[in-house]
Amino acid sequence: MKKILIIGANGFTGRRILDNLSADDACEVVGCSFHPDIRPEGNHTFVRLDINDYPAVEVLFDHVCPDVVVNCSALSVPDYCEQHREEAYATNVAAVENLAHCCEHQGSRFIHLSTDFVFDGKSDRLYTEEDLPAPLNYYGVTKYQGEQAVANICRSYAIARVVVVYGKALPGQHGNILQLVKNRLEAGQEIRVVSDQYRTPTWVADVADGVERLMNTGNTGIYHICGAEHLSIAEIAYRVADYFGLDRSLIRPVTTEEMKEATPRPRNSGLSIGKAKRELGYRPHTLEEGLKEMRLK
Ligand SMILES: NC(=O)C1=CN([C@@H]2O[C@H](COP(=O)(O)OP(=O)(O)OC[C@H]3O[C@@H](n4cnc5c(N)ncnc54)[C@H](OP(=O)(O)O)[C@@H]3O)[C@@H](O)[C@H]2O)C=CC1
Ligand SMILES: Cc1cn([C@H]2C[C@H](O)[C@@H](COP(=O)(O)OP(=O)(O)O[C@H]3O[C@@H](C)C(=O)[C@@H](O)[C@H]3O)O2)c(=O)[nH]c1=O
Repeated sequence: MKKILIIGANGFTGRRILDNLSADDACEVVGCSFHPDIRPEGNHTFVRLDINDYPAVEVLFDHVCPDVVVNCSALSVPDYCEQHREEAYATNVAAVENLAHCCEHQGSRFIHLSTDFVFDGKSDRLYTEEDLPAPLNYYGVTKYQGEQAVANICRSYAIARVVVVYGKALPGQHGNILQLVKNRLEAGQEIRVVSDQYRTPTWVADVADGVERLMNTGNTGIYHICGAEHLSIAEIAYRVADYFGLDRSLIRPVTTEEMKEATPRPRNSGLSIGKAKRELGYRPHTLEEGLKEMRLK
């Protein structure tokens, strides 16, 4: 029986990973998160924990003795990180460093989630794992520093960089831009979307699949786990409108300059999945396949 500890198990990706793995009889799954379990009826155990409380983290590791640790916890809102730098550093860097030490101490494999926001987005092609990060905002800085801590401390690790994760959120979880577009158009409201920020959006189920593949390989290093389609946010919004038969005239494409976002974001942070395809057999779904689950009420 493989013992798996999922940190950030109430989060959008963490819960999907937890649900998928706990359906597998070969896995014993423990989830932990800052707030109480958002869906306690699953086939898992749950521990409430602040990853900044190092003694409590140590007790948890000693109790669970995990074979694999999947870290999906983070302060993941770039605007918040920009304004709360100490807090962002504590959770996205220092606590990750501590988790990496705990994994080394226990002999656990560490799968850590990261982001396309480690890149500056100035490239005219998809980024590979060999490209050098140069984050534009403080969230990206902390995520890059977290990656470096994991790589420096752990012998058995994988860093999964994901991009604009979408799918159906549970009550209590944050949504995503695709869901926001759908909700706004269904309500007959306009939405402004950037036409010059390009991404490779990722269905949340593909993140879970990619993470499972990373758990089951001995490979160490960074892997880009995202969708294969490279689209602007405006193109994504039109695809959502067309898929759900909604009024595309409510979509207002604007430039990043016109959007006046509080936090700088990369223009083109699409990631290449060549390495994950070659080494893991990872094959993501298309955007339309991923959108299917958002039909469900
Ligand atoms: N969503 C996206 O589009 C993208 C996400 N990523 C990365 O993927 C990972 C997962 O993202 P996502 O699922 O969206 O994240 P969420 O924000 O949905 O979830 C993060 C979870 O972390 C938990 N958490 C935060 N602080 C603490 C703490 N101090 N102690 C314990 N738990 C804590 C929260 O717990 P609780 O809910 O219990 O408070 C929350 O459930 C992150 O590393 C993020 O940076 C990268 C690119 C895109
Ligand atoms: C809310 C909103 C966003 N956007 C754009 C901005 C951005 O390019 C994209 C997604 O915006 P969001 O604010 O949802 O998320 P944003 O903070 O840009 O997205 C990031 O989340 C963190 C966790 C990451 O690590 C990144 O990979 C990325 O997915 O959509 C619009 O065009 N219109 C809108 O109304």
